[in-house]
Amino acid sequence: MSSVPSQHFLSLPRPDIVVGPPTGVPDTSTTAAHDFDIHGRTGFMPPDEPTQQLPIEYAVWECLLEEAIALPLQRGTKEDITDDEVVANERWRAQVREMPVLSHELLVGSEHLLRRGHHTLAFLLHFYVNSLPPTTPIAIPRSLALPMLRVSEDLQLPPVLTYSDNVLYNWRLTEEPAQETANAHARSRSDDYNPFGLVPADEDAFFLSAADDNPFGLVSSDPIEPGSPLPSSSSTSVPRLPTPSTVTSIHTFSGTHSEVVFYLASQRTELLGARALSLMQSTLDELFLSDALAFRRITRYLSLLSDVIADMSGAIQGVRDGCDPREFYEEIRPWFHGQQPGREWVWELSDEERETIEISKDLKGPSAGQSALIHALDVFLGLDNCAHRERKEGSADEKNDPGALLRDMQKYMPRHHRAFLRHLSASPRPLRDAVEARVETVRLAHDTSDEEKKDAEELLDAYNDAVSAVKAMRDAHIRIVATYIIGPAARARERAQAREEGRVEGAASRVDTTAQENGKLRGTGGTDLVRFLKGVRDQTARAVIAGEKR
Ligand code: HEM
Repeated sequence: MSSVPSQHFLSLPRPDIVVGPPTGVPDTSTTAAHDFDIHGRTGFMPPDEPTQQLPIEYAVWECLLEEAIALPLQRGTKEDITDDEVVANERWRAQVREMPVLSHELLVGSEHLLRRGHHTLAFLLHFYVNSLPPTTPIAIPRSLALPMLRVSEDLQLPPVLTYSDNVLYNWRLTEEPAQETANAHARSRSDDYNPFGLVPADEDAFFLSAADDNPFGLVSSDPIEPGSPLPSSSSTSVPRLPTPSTVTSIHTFSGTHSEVVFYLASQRTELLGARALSLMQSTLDELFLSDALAFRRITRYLSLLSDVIADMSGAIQGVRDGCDPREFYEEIRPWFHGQQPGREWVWELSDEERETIEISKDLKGPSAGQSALIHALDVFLGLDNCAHRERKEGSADEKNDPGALLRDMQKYMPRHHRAFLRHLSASPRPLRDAVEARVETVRLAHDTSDEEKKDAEELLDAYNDAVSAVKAMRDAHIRIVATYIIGPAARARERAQAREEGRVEGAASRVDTTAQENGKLRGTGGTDLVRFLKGVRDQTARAVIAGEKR
């Protein structure tokens, strides 16, 4: 699809997209209240295929992107780059410099077109800066700089490649799975989708309202009734929703299957996460009641949530199924680098433009740390007070504080998702406090029945199990980082050293030092990655509520 219909909520004019809503107030500028651009079945991924082509007026952007992929353009840090490749890189960059400076005004008013504009320009930008020889100063030509800055301003996103560009809005549907598989999938999804399929049907206390298919009261563009099965391939009247088995990437930098699998791991995690959002909503609804029955339901939701988190962990580990670690480290990851310390990006603008456009100095590359889904889990479970917490009040070591680094990543999320996290953080009844309070109340009351004691124990266990599931997910993620970054980085260092000592023949060493600072490995999100990831994981582990409370 090239654009959304004019009456679609994303096409409606927005009153003030630059200023945005006040803190803690949902962005109601695109639709009715509670629009966080989250879908009941696809979570933070949109339910419709992202726009795959800009209007014809922007063909030059699309063509140059296709050309960079087809060449393929080579990274400037490639160890054995040939003279021909250097020339081809420069020729492509010359074409970018010679592009007309296009106004982005035809995209304004359409969220989908603006997203596609950001995606296309961000890919061009990263191809441009990361194909430059490593010692060349980085000057971004006005033909690329101006539209990128304008589109970013409208979307309230930084002018750099974000997780939304290469994961959330970088997919299309694959061919329909075989009929039988499609139907089987639809059946299992709709069963999965109703958390109440797992509790006695006649227990009306466990009734799941239609709202459970619509987390946080979102207005959705999905014409499918809540709870109905997904459409089969014979259905032409309703659009197909993306599922973990029917999405693939639109664009990659390297043209490798590994890169598709890398994005797919995140896309699948996001799609599975839609169920987590639904369970969160049901839990928050019950917290309003906070009676004995409500807590029994919450226990049930939390244990289902643990299963969903385990599924998400499986999806993250799915990266091992087809993404080659060497290819990832050497051929894919270098394209993600944003602005590196000591190598500032200079945006070529007129004096007037320079005065009116504010450009952040802090332009980090994309990271799944920008996934609103994992942040939402942290906030919901109250791990943000543990996992996102600053080390010390006024800590001077802010740079290494996992909490501050995670919060910093929220600047790179789509603004509706940021608003959602603010909304969730502002919940008047935080789950963790409620669980602690309930367990304490039951423990201290003189007339507590055995059943109430058992319920309280189960509630505490269910909460702690969900926290442990997040911790296990982070453990698995750290093992992935060891396979895909720490191991290949050590091997690259050994190779470089061997070359310097003349032990190995080969081209002059061009080891990618951009990913390191003071000998520490940096994530594309700019963190001292080992310290950061272990810090977040350990703080998650500390969130388990101690047993003696019982
Ligand atoms: C080859 C696969 C992956 C690698 C090498 C990798 C690497 C990293 C690195 C280095 C960081 C530190 C932040 C930074 O970029 O500076 C990070 C953070 C993070 N990544 Fe990944 N990642 C991978 C896959 C995934 C997937 C599939 C997900 C799920 C959506 C994910 C979720 C996260 C989250 C949530 C964080 C923030 C830290 C946390 O909350 O624990 N990663 N990742």
